[in-house]
Amino acid sequence: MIFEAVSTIAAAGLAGYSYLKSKGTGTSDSDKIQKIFANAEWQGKKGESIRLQRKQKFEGGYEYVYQLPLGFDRKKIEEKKYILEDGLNVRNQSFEINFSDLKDLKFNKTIVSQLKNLIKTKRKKKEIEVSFDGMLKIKIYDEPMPNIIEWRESLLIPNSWSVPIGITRKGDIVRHDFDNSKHLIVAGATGYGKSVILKLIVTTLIRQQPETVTLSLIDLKGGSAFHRFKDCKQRKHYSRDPETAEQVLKEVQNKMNHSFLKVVDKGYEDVKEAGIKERHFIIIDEAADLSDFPESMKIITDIARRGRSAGYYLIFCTQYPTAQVIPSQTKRNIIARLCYVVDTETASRVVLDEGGAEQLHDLPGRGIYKAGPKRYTLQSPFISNKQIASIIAPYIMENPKDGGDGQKSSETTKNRKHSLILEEV
Ligand SMILES: Nc1ncnc2c1ncn2[C@@H]1O[C@H](COP(=O)(O)OP(=O)(O)OP(=O)(O)O)[C@@H](O)[C@H]1O
Repeated sequence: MIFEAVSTIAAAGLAGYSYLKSKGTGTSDSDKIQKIFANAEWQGKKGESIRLQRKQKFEGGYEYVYQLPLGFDRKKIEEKKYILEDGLNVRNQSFEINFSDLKDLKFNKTIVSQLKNLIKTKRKKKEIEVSFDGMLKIKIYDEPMPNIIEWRESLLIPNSWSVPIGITRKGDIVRHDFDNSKHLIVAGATGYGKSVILKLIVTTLIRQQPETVTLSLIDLKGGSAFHRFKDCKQRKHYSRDPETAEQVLKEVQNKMNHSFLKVVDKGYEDVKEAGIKERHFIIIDEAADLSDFPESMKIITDIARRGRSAGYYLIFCTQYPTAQVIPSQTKRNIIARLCYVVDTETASRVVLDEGGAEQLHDLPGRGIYKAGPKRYTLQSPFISNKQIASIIAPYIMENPKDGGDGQKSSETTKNRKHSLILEEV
């Protein structure tokens, strides 16, 4: 049985609604776009409006391409994209409910709230992406991306160095394969999922390669991201402040030099070709805290440059994507980038070499992954601390080396200027 539930409740926010209502809602998305532009007074200097050049279907939605009036300030749209999105979601809503949706309903006194929940789930919100390349391009997607994707065991590929970092709108799993694109930059504004993805990566590596992975964890956010891994047998170094981080980096560089010579002197291109199974990951959460430590930054650049052959892979994470924090030499050697929501197009460009991350949906875990010509908008899986604890439990040592601290306990924090020091309880 299929029946149609019709609701006149606008799914949009009030902002978009008010930009539509003065002229009535249009019937098609292109009508709506024109009306929203007119009502928001997004026009040229003499009141000229945008002109639709073409509308084209792509898998998952439609793209509208407009010619902008001369002298049009595109910042107006970039800063207020929500008006467009809200306006496009003002509509009489129509959606299908079928048998499989109804079979779980319980016919008791909660039936009304169950139905309300069902309708809420079924009501789809259109998502849009806006870009400019001389023309204004508005992509309207048929289906919203899920707000949360729970981590699950089936995302893993045992014995590989490939880590799941997101799911695309089409449902494809995007993986970062460290044996192909060795290093990774992770960036994004505060609270958009950087630490969660780092924890997911570390957990995945321990799970998939428990005997061959070595971890040097530099957690300059005071330990909130990595402290749970400090007693794992795979953990080699653990540092929570820039001074000990520098020591750690020096030790890692020494070891890397040995490994590098072993591989290169024997004529191999990298550890994979040399048949060496071990890989060493240097993971830095909040690399901005090292930007005033030139020696550390030099070593990071060296790891980014030579580590690929030696099996020393760098994950460089920051919430301050500026040219000072991500030096161009480091960036040049790290092709793969994962960028969550950032504040400005400039920040997006520093990370991805293009805008776009400032336009992402305002959701934790929503990001853009770019590795050479590959580029995906994705939602990263969410792994809970409880899931992490149960996965790493078999690898926790009762008497960890260096008491599990991995650093001198009296290290000062005087040079840490970007981060709060927080201990997670
Ligand atoms: N992939 C995700 N899916 C859904 N929710 C997420 C995801 N990642 C993070 N979150 C939510 O966002 C919160 C903040 O995430 P996280 O601590 O990773 O942010 P962050 O970018 O590291 O922030 P900061 O730079 O301030 O430390 C998490 O506690 C969680 O509730």
